[in-house]
Amino acid sequence: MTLALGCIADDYTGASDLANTLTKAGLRTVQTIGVPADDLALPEVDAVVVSLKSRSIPAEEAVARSREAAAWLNARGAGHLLFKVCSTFDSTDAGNIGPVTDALREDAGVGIALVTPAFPETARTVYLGHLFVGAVPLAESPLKDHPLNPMRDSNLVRVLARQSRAEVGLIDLATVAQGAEAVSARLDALAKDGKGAAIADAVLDRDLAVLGAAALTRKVSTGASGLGLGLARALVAAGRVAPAAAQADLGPAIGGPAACLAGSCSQATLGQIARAEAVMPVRRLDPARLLAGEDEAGAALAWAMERIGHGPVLIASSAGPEDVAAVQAKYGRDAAGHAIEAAMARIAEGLVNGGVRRLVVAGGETSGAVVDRLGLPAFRVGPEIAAGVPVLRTTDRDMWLALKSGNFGGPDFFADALRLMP
Ligand SMILES: Nc1ncnc2c1ncn2[C@@H]1O[C@H](COP(=O)(O)OP(=O)(O)O)[C@@H](O)[C@H]1O
Ligand SMILES: O=C(O)[C@H](O)C(=O)COP(=O)(O)O
Repeated sequence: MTLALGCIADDYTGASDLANTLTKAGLRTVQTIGVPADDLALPEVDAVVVSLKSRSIPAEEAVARSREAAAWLNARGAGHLLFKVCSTFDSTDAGNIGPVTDALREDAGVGIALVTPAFPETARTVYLGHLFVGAVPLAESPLKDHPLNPMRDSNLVRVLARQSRAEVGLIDLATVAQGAEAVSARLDALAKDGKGAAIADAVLDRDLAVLGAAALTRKVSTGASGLGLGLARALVAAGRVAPAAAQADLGPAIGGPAACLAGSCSQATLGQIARAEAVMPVRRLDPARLLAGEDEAGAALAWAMERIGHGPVLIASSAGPEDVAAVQAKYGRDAAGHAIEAAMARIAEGLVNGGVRRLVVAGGETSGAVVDRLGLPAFRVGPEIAAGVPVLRTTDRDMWLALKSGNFGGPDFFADALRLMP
């Protein structure tokens, strides 16, 4: 296997988001969970997206795991490495985007890395280094209340600089508009000036193709699925990938019971849960009871097993910012987050042991806990449910999954997903 593109994603929903984007762009793509075992049988593909649960762990751990992934990808001839981060740049000042980018860049002998979370298809745009979510700056968007990575500075040059050993520069939209050579020349100039990373503006889809072509002039880049799209288009345009004709057939229907789990507290997910209440039974976990040691997970699983024979159910821990803040104040942000993720993972295991073969999970960290508990090694990428969210089929057993990024999906996402998981 000689890969055109090797990707290291810092969470599992982001990995499937990127795998979806690359597949749509014509790259034969597989998503793995963690660094694959050497004997893991993988189809012949153009790109592999290695999913790590590294977004909210200590930076030195994130660097070590990302380096392991890079070594596995390089051993399979990866022509370029993309470190996939969130389109809303989810990270804290102690966070990992800077340290991982520095490490991958230095290991590859690259002087500077292009960095952009822009993904216009999902209304993530970057202008003069400032990230916008829809019409509002990042720090005024719901992401300012994220339970683990509250984003309170929209200026990504500042945000990345606070995390990085290297200085950080800017590739502004005026330079991007001049094309890939101008962007590459700007990267050279910034590197000469001692910068190790450069936030690149992008507002329209066409900006992504320019950035992808420029990023390919170096071994390593960092970005969200928008940069993945640009890289894919550049690889096809350069003749380094022959675009796959159509969506690969993911095989026969699986059927059987279905369930949805929501750990994301994003505004989008809260709305989707509310809409789901009209079409399926919904049980809301009580985090206080859970964190006080009550068997909330066992009770929720028993509730679900009584109902899944009649149709899909949804179990959610999700809550609004004030309720999340109250739980975190009492039990601690990380302790609360990890305990709730563990409960969701236990529920998922119980549901699958009880026959569920179609599972929708909302939330990146939540998806990571669930998929790790189920011990799933890899996924093939199926049809897109909503921008950034594909149907996934497991490679080691017959299951459909959808791992929904917290902020993605339309109002009826849960019902939409199940319709595409026959
Ligand atoms: N009611 C709640 N109170 C506090 N934390 C919560 C609650 N529900 C979920 N969480 C935690 O919030 C985090 C949500 O992160 P994640 O699953 O990545 O969602 P998103 O994709 O929206 O970022 C997880 O750590 C989860 O355990
Ligand atoms: O928004 C993105 O780029 C990705 O889909 C992603 O990383 C989402 O992370 P989340 O934790 O699931 O919101």
